[in-house]
Amino acid sequence: MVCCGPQAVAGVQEPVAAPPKTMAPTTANGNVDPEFALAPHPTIPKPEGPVLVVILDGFGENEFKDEYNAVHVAKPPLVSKLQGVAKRSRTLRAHGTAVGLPTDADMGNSEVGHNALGSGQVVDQGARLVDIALQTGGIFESEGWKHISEAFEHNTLHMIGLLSDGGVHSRYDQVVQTLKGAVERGAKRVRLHVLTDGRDVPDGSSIQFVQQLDEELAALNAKHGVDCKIASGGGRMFVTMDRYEADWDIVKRGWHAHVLGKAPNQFKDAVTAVKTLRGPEDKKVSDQNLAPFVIVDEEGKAVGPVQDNDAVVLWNFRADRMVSISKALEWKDFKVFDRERVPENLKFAGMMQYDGDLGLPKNFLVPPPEIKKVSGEYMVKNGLSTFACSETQKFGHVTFFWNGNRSGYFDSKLETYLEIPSDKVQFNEKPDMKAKEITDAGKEALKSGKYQMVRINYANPDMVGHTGDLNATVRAVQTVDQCLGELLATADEVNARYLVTADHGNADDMVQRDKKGKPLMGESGAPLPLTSHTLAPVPAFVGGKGLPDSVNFRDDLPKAGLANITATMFSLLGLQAPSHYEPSLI
Ligand SMILES: O=C(O)[C@@H](CO)OP(=O)(O)O
Ligand SMILES: [Mn+2]
Ligand SMILES: [Mn+2]
Repeated sequence: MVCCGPQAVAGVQEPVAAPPKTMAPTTANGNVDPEFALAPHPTIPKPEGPVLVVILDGFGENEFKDEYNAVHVAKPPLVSKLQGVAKRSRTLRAHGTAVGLPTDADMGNSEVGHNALGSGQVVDQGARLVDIALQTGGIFESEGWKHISEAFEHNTLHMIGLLSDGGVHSRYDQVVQTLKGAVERGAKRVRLHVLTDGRDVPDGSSIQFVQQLDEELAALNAKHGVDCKIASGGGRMFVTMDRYEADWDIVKRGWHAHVLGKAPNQFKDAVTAVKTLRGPEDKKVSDQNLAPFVIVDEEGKAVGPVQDNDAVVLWNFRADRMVSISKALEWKDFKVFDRERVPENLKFAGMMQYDGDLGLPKNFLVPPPEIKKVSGEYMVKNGLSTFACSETQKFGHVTFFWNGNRSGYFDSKLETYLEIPSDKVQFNEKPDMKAKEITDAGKEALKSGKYQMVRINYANPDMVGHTGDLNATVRAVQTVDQCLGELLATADEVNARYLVTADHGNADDMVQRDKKGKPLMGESGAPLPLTSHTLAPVPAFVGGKGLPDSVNFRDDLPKAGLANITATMFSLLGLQAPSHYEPSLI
């Protein structure tokens, strides 16, 4: 168990130990800053015990209640019981415009979900901000663009990112528009380094995305007389896109393939690379986990290592899985692994700035969402203490995303962030993950009497759901249900009030379906697994011994979404939420 203190904020800390960081201290004389002071709730009294907030990551309430819905199959006894409590159970919208995404066809995800849960506000998220910047042309006027365009005439522009139309971390059409924008503005030589998905889109779809991109590049080369090629790649969960420093080897493989032009697998073209690395039909490697590869020329030389004076753009808009690779590309004194060769005078930019506190990367093409006055800041400025805990895979979700993509503490004296290290396995092999350890930590925090709020994220329904393994996901749901039961029992011992919800669906549908919802079968007759999140709403429950019987969900907010949770949390604390927050559900 990694404990407490700012040093525990993995993935967001310089490798060199930094002094504790306090982003927004309470006023020196101990009075509450009037701008942040919260009035007592008019009807709900202050609680005697703590408020427990639990996020069941990837636990949706899906309309398809059949053998492919792992939540339905698991029949979780506690959640089923909570669902039966009149006026204290409801669902919330967790996808599309309800969480700041471009359209209601966009599934929810952890970044936008936790941003909404922690900030009480619906703001335009990265996907939408990039759409707008491309529509207006603002992206091509940005300082970040000016920076990279210095390499257009005489050097190479490298573009690295997730290649799919999943819309969680990136979108194919945005990549193509950015690439065309570069060529139309003078880029002569472009190298693309593609990370295959199969997690936000069906497994196996990467071949089509790579084929489509190759065709796009051939057309651009013919039309403009330029030299654009795919240069390297690999599966997103094995190459480059690590998060929260869960496994730096993932980033190192990416550095080797994209920057150094070195990988154990070399191919003449990317379609052959993906087809070959997926392996034979009976033991296919999923797109998410493909080995790293580089594309080589007739002489066997890598076609696109990053050289001195080149430009690099990371095209993902979402932050968590771009922070580590950004550190490797930007930090001069980076020491986590031996980079072997560091290109000099690199013009590096992110699609967005991924960490505002670290100013990382320094250059970016589109300003990130502005998520201001989040609940964490109100908590500390009203002298309220918080314990937040998850395992590595979701640790930044309940801290960094919750706090509006801020990597430090608001006030380290009032906040404890505890990270339980995740296993380094594919999570269907260990579907219990670290739920037990998280539960123990949560129970201890509840009993300690030190915290007004205890905030927990259980990773299982999401992380196991992403493997597409139905049986393992059923087990994941059962584990979390049992752990939640233990946590709520302890909550009752200390007279707590609880709020249980989720950030988006995932485990609630494990099969691809046709437009009418009919499960799709593959050529072998087996169901085609769904590895992505879903569009399902998520459950919300309030209760606990400390909650007066008279406090129930309102019935006048049928369309409420995740952002309504934040004000609800303040209501449970006996406080009136800030007026710019979405209204409280109770
Ligand atoms: O694993 C991830 O990066 C995403 C899916 O792309 O999942 P989540 O939003 O739940 O973190
Ligand atoms: Mn999630
Ligand atoms: Mn997920």
